[in-house]
Amino acid sequence: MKRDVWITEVALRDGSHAISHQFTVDQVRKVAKALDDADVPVIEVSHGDGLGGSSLQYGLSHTNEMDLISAATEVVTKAKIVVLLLPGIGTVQHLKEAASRGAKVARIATHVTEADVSKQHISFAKELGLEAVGFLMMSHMAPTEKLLEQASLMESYGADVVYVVDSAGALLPHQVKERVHCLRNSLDVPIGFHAHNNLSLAVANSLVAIEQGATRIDGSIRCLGAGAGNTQTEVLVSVLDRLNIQTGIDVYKMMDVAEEIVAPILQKPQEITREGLLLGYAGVYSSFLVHANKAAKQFKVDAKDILIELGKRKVVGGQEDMIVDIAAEMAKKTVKA
Ligand SMILES: CC[C@H](O)CC(=O)C(=O)O
Ligand SMILES: [Mn+2]
Repeated sequence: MKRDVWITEVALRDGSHAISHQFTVDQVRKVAKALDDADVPVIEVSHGDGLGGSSLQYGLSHTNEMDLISAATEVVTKAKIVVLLLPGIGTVQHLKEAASRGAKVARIATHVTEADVSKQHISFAKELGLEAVGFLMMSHMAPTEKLLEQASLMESYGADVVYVVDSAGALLPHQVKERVHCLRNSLDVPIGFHAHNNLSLAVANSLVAIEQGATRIDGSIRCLGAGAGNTQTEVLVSVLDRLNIQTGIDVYKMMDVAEEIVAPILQKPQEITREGLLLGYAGVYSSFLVHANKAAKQFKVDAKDILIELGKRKVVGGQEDMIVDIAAEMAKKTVKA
């Protein structure tokens, strides 16, 4: 099958944030099977924060992610199952078990300036015979030269693909253009792009990335991803089809999967709420949205103010405890006033 662009469907991983990590085996089976039937080539399954993410800090999973990975690998006949791992959260043991459950690709994610911590995990993934993907999160926080330096490190560790990851959905089209163009012209490996739709730019930014030579693009069906969701897969696939760019995915089947199988899983429709928009505007990690809403309720403060403060302090993934600290500080100030 000819594919100009390889789509990775991330709803069963990034979407885990949106539903507080409550995926069940039955849901994963149904979604993975339907995506496979629609010829989606790569499907990501893990806790939202990657392997080993199930914890009080990041949110406890309803079902052990390894069982979710098995559920997906058992029902697909063509698609590859991919897992995400953040060094420091997930370990090489998690990677080993995911591979034994049938995962074929490991995406090793680090903050955009910390690629050096991915070396061990990229090498180990390769030893296990997995495809290794370097995933540079919060790419808006580093200038293009820094991003290139970090992407080159991942390539030197053996990454087969390197992704520009717009975790906060904060990148503007010209910034995506500059970043992907630079990486495409400097690295030998394929370049990927992962967007969040907080500024309603995910499809447009993904098109810009493709124009600049990215050939691996992430999407989440029905926008089931953190924050306002990712590039909505069925929309992107339809637009690419109109542009005669082959994804190999069946457009009509994807529309049906979104409507009939994924929409009922959503706890509420994925839309750009005020807080979702703030993530993109203030450059805050999309997965912080649910935590900020929860802390706002607990401390009776405004989630909007928590997100603005997180943006000012440039808080990055792994610092979820800061969300509660900030909410508590705000509540204290309110009491004093
Ligand atoms: C917490 C991991 C994060 O959700 C990975 C990701 O998808 C991103 O940075 O956008
Ligand atoms: Mn994401």
